[in-house]
Amino acid sequence: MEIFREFTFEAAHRLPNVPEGHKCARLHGHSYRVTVHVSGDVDPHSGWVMDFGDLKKAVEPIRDRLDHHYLNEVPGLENPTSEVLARWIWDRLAGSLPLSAVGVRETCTSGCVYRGDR
Ligand SMILES: Nc1nc2c(c(=O)[nH]1)N=C([C@H](O)[C@H](O)COP(=O)(O)OP(=O)(O)OP(=O)(O)O)CN2
Ligand SMILES: [Zn+2]
Repeated sequence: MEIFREFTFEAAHRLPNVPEGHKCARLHGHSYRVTVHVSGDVDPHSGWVMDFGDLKKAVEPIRDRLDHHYLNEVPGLENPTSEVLARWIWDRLAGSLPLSAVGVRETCTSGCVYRGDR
């Protein structure tokens, strides 16, 4: 079974490695939507994989490091594409959660899903 928790944050970024003239080289911002997925067995007594509240507590420190920040200044996010951000979040949660996926949406229509390096 897989469960997930979504969190949102507002942040500014620019993409330093895009081709000359690309709009994303300019400073701009997004209302990011991130989904953190964990998987495991459903405990027969509790009826859940884990408490959504505990999942929220685990992701809050990550959100605090991103919300209303200029992502390019966050160590590890010097080139803050969705893909880099998804892996950055994964790397910070994988030690404490049975992660199965991290999804990052920059806009309503664009984003990525990272399931770890297989
Ligand atoms: N593979 C990726 N491509 C792009 C990323 C990314 O992280 N990974 N990021 C960007 C920019 O951050 C851009 O702000 C978002 O791109 P896009 O979806 O093109 O943005 P728009 O909302 O402006 O889309 P339109 O449909 O063209 O209006 C770019 N690419
Ligand atoms: Zn962008």
